[in-house]
Amino acid sequence: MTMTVSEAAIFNSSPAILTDVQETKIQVNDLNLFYCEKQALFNVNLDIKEKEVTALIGPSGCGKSTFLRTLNRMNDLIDGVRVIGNIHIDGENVYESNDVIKLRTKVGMVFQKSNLFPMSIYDNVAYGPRMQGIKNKKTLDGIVEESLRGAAIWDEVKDRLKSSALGLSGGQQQRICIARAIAMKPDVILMDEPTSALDPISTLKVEELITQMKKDYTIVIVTHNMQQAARISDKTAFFLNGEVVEFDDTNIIFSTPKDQRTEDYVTGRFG
Ligand SMILES: Nc1ncnc2c1ncn2[C@@H]1O[C@H](COP(=O)(O)OP(=O)(O)OP(=O)(O)O)[C@@H](O)[C@H]1O
Repeated sequence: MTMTVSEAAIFNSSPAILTDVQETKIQVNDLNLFYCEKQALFNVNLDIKEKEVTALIGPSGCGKSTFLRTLNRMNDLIDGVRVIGNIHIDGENVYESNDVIKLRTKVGMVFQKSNLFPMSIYDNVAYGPRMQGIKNKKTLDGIVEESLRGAAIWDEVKDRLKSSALGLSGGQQQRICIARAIAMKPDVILMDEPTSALDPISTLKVEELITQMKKDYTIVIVTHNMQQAARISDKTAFFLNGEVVEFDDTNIIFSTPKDQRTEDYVTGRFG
């Protein structure tokens, strides 16, 4: 098909067309999760596309973090959790695998608050690769630099790699956490409210970073910030009481949602 320049511009400016060509990275089918007797997720079905940003929104306690944690089996660490249903990543059933370490290498995670270790910037980023058995200094130097560049913080810290990571600002620490996730060479990065503790300028930097990162990674992010979801995500899932009420292109969720409850939430009528 030959397109004129203006047709190409229209094509390129339409995320709805572009996103439909992305491959499915994570397929979630009829997922239910119980904390002992209490059911927290109800029949969740989602198709998360490769190299897109998928935002999970919804009021407090609706199950966003619980759902996020099912994707790399972080809920396994909580007593009494029972998961029914299927999650396939690259076609592999996450809950049938015996190798949870491999899963968590492939599916990295960044938390709400920086959880850096009280050690140098370098050692924080090199920690995971060292745990994987990489000892060669040159190799580690390369991974640390590449990861810090990938997290858009290399220029800010390259002259102080041996200083404590805890001496950095909150926004910088959060980008070091992202570098630490990148150092494990994941395919997918899960982010649980990564900017909720940050000031507006640091938030913007992390948002810009997420937008850049989606060329290399599939990103799933929980956020309470509607503008953030609208700014950075391709797809949005609206959760309510443990169910996905609506899942669609972000521009549809925020402009012409199909469900009244979604509209009420995104326009600030509740939550
Ligand atoms: N470890 C746990 N044990 C028991 N119940 C839990 C546990 N973690 C979460 N829950 C419950 O599961 C439900 C979903 O919680 P979850 O933290 O996933 O919601 P959320 O949408 O991420 O909330 P928030 O936006 O406030 O972080 C809530 O009712 C919560 O109380």
